[in-house]
Amino acid sequence: MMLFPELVLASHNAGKLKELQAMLGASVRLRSVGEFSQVEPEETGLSFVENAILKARNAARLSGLPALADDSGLAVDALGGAPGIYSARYADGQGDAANNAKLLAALKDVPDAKRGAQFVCCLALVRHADDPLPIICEGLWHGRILHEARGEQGFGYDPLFWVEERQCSSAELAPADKNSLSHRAIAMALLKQRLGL
Ligand SMILES: O=P(O)(O)OP(=O)(O)OP(=O)(O)OC[C@H]1O[C@@H](n2cnc3c(O)ncnc32)[C@H](O)[C@@H]1O
Ligand SMILES: [Mg+2]
Repeated sequence: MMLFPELVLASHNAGKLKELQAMLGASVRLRSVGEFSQVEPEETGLSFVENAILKARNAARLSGLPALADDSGLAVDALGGAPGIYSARYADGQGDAANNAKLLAALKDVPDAKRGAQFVCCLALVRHADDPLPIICEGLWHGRILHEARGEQGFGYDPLFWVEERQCSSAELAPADKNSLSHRAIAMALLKQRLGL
C-alpha cells in the first residue's frame, strides 16, 4: 500500500477539489496548490495525460509534497472530439457560462442522435517533481449534449451533459451520485486501487 496522508492537488478548480476530496475520503488530505502559488502553469501538452503530468510536476515542485493533478474535459462527437484538452479555454478564457454558450451555438443544428459526447478525466500522481514513474489513471463518461442548460449542481459543462442512466443532466445529480458515476469517479476508483486504498 502506498500511503499519502497529504497530497497537493495541482488544480485551481474548486469543483475538482471538492469532488476529489469526497472520493478520497478522510485518509488522504488534499491541499490546494493555491496555498503555494496563484500562478497557473501553461497547459502546453497535446493530450490530457501530458497536461496532467505537467501540472502534477509543477505542484510538486512548488510545494515539496507529492502531487495529484486532474486534466479533464469534454469531447463532443459532432465536433471531432473538441473542445477536448481545450475545454477550459474554449471561449478564450471567459469562463464556464461562455464555454457553455459557445458549445450550444456550435451544436445549434445538430439533432439529438448526433449529440453524443464524453467527459474525460486523466489523473496523474507524482511522488516528487522529477518522479520518473507517475501513476496515471483515466476515466470516460458517456452522455449527450442538451439543447439548453439544466440544473445548478457541479461545475463547468455539467448543465449541458445529459446522463442517460439517470435521465437528468449532470448538474441535476446529487453530488454523491455524480461522484459515483463520473469520468472523475472512474479514474479515482482506479487510482485508489493502485494505491491500495
Ligand atoms: O487545470 P486546473 O487548474 O485543474 O482547472 P481547469 O478548470 O483549468 O481544468 P482543466 O484544465 O482540466 O479543464 C477542464 C475543463 O473541462 C471541464 N470539466 C472537467 N470536468 C468536468 C465535470 O466533472 N463537469 C463539468 N465540466 C467539467 C471544466 O469545467 C474545464 O472547462
Ligand atoms: Mg486548466
